[in-house]
Amino acid sequence: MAKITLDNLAHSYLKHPTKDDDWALKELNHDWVDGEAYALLGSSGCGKSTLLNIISGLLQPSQGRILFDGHDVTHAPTAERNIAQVFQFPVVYDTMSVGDNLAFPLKNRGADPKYIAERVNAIAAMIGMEDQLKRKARGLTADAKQKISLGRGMVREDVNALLFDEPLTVIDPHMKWELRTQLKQLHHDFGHTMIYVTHDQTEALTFADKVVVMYDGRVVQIGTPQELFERPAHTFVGFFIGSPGMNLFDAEIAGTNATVQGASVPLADAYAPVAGHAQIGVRPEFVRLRAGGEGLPARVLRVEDVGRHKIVRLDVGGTAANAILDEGEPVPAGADRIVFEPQAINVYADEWRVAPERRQGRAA
Ligand SMILES: Nc1ncnc2c1ncn2[C@@H]1O[C@H](COP(=O)(O)OP(=O)(O)OP(=O)(O)O)[C@@H](O)[C@H]1O
Repeated sequence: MAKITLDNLAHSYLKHPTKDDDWALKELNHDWVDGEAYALLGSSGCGKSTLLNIISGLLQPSQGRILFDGHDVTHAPTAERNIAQVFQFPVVYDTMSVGDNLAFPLKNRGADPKYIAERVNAIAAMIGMEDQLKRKARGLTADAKQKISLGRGMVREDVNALLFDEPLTVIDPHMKWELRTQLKQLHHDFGHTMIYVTHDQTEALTFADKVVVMYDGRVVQIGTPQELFERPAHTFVGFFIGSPGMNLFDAEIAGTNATVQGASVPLADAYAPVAGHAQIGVRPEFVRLRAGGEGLPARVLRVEDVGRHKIVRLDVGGTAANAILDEGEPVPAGADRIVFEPQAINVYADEWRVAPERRQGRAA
């Protein structure tokens, strides 16, 4: 396994990029720590595949370097990078048996037959195809073929990194959960450096130690699932992660107080004057409904029962917002105000989170 360093990396598909928008991948410096499992998360077109293809060597970056354990591989072809890749759609050899497909990367490197047999059996068990090792791949469903692709990607233990590009797209929903769990277990057992591209937050949050969130060609936050939930560094992270995402309200910030639509919202910490477009962000889980009294005037539009909790859709002075209530928690009769848990409020200036100037009553 290897540490992967991105050094001033950037990419444009244009020959002569002039403006910010011309860059599919904006300048990025980052170390992918040896042995960690990362998810690369973002909506379609944000640059995930561009970054993954640069790491794998399918694409030469317009700017910057890529290092594996400090060794510059920017211009090294894919074959020399010693990585395993699994793509969105299956890549299998139809005329070979399932077992030979799985064994292929090991045979190619002249591994010992006994080791190959052991490894193929272990991987086949993982993807639930132990009883199909002898059958030809031709005629198998796309789902089964993709499981073979995943298995073949994971069969070698000595790769620098394992790269997955939306590998579960064609997999049946209930098998998706199982394979994701298996991948996580595999990471736990072997400690591969893994990078897993997805636009699905559930996939990212259940698979990864660290999630790298991309937006418009830029990495906007790298953090644990908990950090992304509690302290979204950019409003996009707040919106994209969570279901529904974080509520945002235009605000004026002064010390430990935010003023939203003329109402006072207490903050847990003190903030320096905010330059630019100031907003507060609060996740629906930390919005409470009240009838009268303190709080921000709000109108309940509808209540959606989604199993273990309820989503209350709100209109807050023309801004759409949401609250999440536990299954058994009633919407108070005559609810016309919302209040927030001060600790759960984040402050943003021009979309980026602002760190408090001073923590109130706790260690900084
Ligand atoms: N070969 C190419 N030539 C020109 N532009 C490209 C090329 N490949 C991607 N792009 C553009 O670069 C940007 C980033 O695309 P990229 O495929 O990396 O995004 P993505 O996040 O992987 O999206 P998706 O999930 O849809 O694959 C997009 O604006 C896309 O249109």
